[in-house]
Amino acid sequence: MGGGRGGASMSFEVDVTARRGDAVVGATFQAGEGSTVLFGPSGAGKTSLLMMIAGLLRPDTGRVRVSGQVLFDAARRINVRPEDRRAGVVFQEPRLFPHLSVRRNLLYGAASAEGLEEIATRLDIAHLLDRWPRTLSGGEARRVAIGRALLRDPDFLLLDEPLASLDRARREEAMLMIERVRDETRLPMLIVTHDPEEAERLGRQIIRM
Ligand SMILES: Nc1ncnc2c1ncn2[C@@H]1O[C@H](COP(=O)(O)OP(=O)(O)OP(=O)(O)O)[C@@H](O)[C@H]1O
Repeated sequence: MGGGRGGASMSFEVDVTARRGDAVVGATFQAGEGSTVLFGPSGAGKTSLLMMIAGLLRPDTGRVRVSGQVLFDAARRINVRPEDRRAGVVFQEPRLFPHLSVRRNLLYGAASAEGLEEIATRLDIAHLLDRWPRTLSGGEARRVAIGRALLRDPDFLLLDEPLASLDRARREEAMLMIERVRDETRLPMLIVTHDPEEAERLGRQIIRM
């Protein structure tokens, strides 16, 4: 393998395993530019894999590189701390802080307030900035979580089932929004889903687990 940088056009280069209870989960794949969908049945280890890439779960073996940069390498004892990986992570549950307004949730961990208006407009949440998380719909809360991830000025995005538990109309809306984020930011994106239609539409490349 050699040096620290991979092919310039590789976004994710992943080869990891981790023990989870009685199971061993992991995956080996390389993804090119654009968005990549991780597709697989419940329990396949998709969430665990995202956590390993984000640095929130330590793999037992293997390597993780994103855009050519080594984030984890068991053999070389490299394990970049999660806060230094510059990942924008959106979990299945939006995990907003209940005691902070939407605006302060968005700015949590942000480098600066610059970009707030633009991102809020792009995600159609500008009218929600002074609301409390408990007053948001599922789709709105998810858009806020995505906005928060973007405001951290991430190098890449990890989205865990961003459309789960939305009704049909909201799903279409959220799908369009993700496509827009994908096309406008051009950040490497890894999107977990177990919905074939969603996988087909959002992923330039589909990794089956
Ligand atoms: N904290 C844990 N302790 C023990 N086992 C775990 C833990 N978390 C996950 N597992 C197990 O690891 C495996 C992978 O779980 P994971 O959540 O990564 O799968 P998934 O593909 O994201 O599933 P889903 O689509 O249902 O969210 C499952 O067998 C699960 O039971």
